[in-house]
Amino acid sequence: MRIGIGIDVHQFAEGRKLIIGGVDIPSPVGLHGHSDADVLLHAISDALLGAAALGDIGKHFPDTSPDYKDADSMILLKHVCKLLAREGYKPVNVDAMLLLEKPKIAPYIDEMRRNIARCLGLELNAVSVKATTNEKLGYVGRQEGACAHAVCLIENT
Ligand SMILES: Nc1ccn([C@@H]2O[C@H](COP(=O)(O)O)[C@@H](O)[C@H]2O)c(=O)n1
Ligand SMILES: C[C@@]1(CO)OP(=O)(O)OP(=O)(O)OC[C@H]1O
Repeated sequence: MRIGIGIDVHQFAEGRKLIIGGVDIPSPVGLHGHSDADVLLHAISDALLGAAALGDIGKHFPDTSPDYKDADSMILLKHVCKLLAREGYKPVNVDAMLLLEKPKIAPYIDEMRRNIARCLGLELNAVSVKATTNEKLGYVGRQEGACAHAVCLIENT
């Protein structure tokens, strides 16, 4: 068994969709990024890569490459799983935390968990997604951006 941690931050921007955990959430603003800026999936991708000591998502999906412009982060996460499989690893469980002032994402959490579980080949009860506001403090509290932290366990296939 090996453990990995991932953290990601994206800035809010007008004219962008708010996609978190593969769910398109109704919102007047979205997250800015080279890809679809799915902050949650990026943190999970980094945690999985970290557990296998395979570097980070910027190494595998450079934000200078047109290949990843507006990329669907679910596809990037799937690719991360393939990289792990090549090294003889598979995910065991995921726990993730979103720091997001608005909107409330509680109604979308189960859909996010289902998306992630399907992508990683896990049972639903092996995928946890939680959220907190930042109590109006800092960049999250000022609604300038969103942050996600993830921890993943992997094991040999
Ligand atoms: N963007 C968010 C933030 C929080 N939640 C849910 O609300 C609960 C209370 O949040 P506090 O920051 O006041 O502790 C939290 O435990 C989440 O269940 C949410 O859905 N979306
Ligand atoms: C996913 C990638 C690649 O499109 O771009 P972004 O969407 O900007 O995301 P980030 O978490 O800043 O870094 C990883 C990138 O290389």
